[in-house]
Amino acid sequence: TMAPQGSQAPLEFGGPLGAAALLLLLPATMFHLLLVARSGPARLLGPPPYLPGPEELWSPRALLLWLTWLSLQVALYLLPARKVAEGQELKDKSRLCYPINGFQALVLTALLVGLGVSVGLPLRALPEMLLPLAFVATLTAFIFSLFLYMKALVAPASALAPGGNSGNPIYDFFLGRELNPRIYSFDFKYFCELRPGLISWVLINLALLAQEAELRGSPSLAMWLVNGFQLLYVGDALWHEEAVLTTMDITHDGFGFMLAFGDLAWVPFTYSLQAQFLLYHPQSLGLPMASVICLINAIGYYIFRGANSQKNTFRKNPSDPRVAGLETIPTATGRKLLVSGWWGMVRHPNYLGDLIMALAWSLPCGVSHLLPYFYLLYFTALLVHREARDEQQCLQKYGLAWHEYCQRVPYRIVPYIY
Ligand SMILES: NC(=O)C1=CN([C@@H]2O[C@H](COP(=O)(O)OP(=O)(O)OC[C@H]3O[C@@H](n4cnc5c(N)ncnc54)[C@H](OP(=O)(O)O)[C@@H]3O)[C@@H](O)[C@H]2O)C=CC1
Ligand SMILES: CC(C)CCC[C@@H](C)[C@H]1CC=C2C3=C(CC[C@@]21C)[C@@]1(C)CC[C@H](O)C[C@@H]1CC3
Repeated sequence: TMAPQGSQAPLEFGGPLGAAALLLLLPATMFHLLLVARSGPARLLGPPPYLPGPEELWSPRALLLWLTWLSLQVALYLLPARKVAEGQELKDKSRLCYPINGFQALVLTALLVGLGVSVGLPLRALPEMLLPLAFVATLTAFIFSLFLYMKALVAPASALAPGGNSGNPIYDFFLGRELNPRIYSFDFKYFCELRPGLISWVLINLALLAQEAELRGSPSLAMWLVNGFQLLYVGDALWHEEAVLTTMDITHDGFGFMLAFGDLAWVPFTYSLQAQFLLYHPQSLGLPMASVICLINAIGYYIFRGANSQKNTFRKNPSDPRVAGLETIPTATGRKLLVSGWWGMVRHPNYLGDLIMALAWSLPCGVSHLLPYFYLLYFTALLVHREARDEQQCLQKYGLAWHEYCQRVPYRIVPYIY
């Protein structure tokens, strides 16, 4: 059967009006941040320093660079993988296969960029191209989402996501209609979720570091920390690429503008905000403060990785000796919920670790400006909203057992606070 319209799933993100607002607000925020980061006052709140004209946004060179980048990442995705993993079971009881070669793509990209730089590729020119690159990435996300929307019109009903099929075109365009859009075995959502965005994020960071070295003789300690912390985060995500197969983005959400724009434009151009800020607003950071910030990042990473690995190990094999001793609650589905270890501390310990790391990424930028703390603020809002969505889905999946879990572990993200 063909795709039905008007599914009864409750509307999220404020319905069609919220989706329409976000459709404009997200790109506007991204351009605001890009413009403000390079301006003298660097005021997060307040008007942008100026409005860029078309000649500043449109550049055929940026288009060419962006398309080359996407093609390179597609080519790396298609290379033989060290492993092919199966995704979660779908509505029709089948499972899709996914190549696990994201970390390999990161390493090969690094080698290619290193090779390019050694033969004169001007990495330092990238910071000057951020505005036209962000423009072309946004344009790509819009066009790509239109394609995805149309593709869903001819997809079978079983291929559609639970949300994103309300019948309202703006809402459905934003949320995404098809769960796992593919052409042959090429999975668009899985490809976009990690590679082009995360890898270009660290590449932009590196270019900002190189530009700082050119301008000031050597990169600042603050720039090194931001680069190091975020590279660790991206490397970790790609190393544990398989874990993305159980996230709600892959198992529940359709692929529409929200994820396409989020993955392709929002991640590289706003997650690199701290490094952008540091290039234009150098900060002096002493070794003692730098050590404290490293410690904060290490604590955050320890919680984040510990919690994610504990859950992944438990879901793969509950009798694995590393998790077999943990206390659990049985659920009607046959799956159990952990109630001790990291998942007995709060219901989303991984979010807590992630937020602590977000703080460590902003602190090297000092406390004179709010701008570098944008990521922390946005990310808190994103995770609070995401946690609420996940709770809703877990309540549906596990019913009474989930209530019991909430009683035994009353806090969501921060112990004794939230
Ligand atoms: N930097 C960024 O922009 C973003 C980062 N992230 C990070 O990505 C990672 C993945 O996050 P996310 O996709 O939200 O999902 P989570 O990894 O938090 O997974 C949630 C799922 O875990 C399972 N679960 C929940 N509680 C328990 C328990 N007590 N015992 C066993 N299983 C449990 C449930 O699924 P089930 O029972 O079906 O297994 C639930 O749906 C996180 O570390 C997050 O911080 C996420 C979004 C954006
Ligand atoms: C632009 C919107 C406000 C929302 C966009 C959301 C996306 C940017 C994020 C949705 C889920 C994400 C995940 C990650 C990055 C950000 C997006 C794509 C990770 C890959 C980050 C690294 C972690 O280790 C895993 C994350 C999975 C979810």
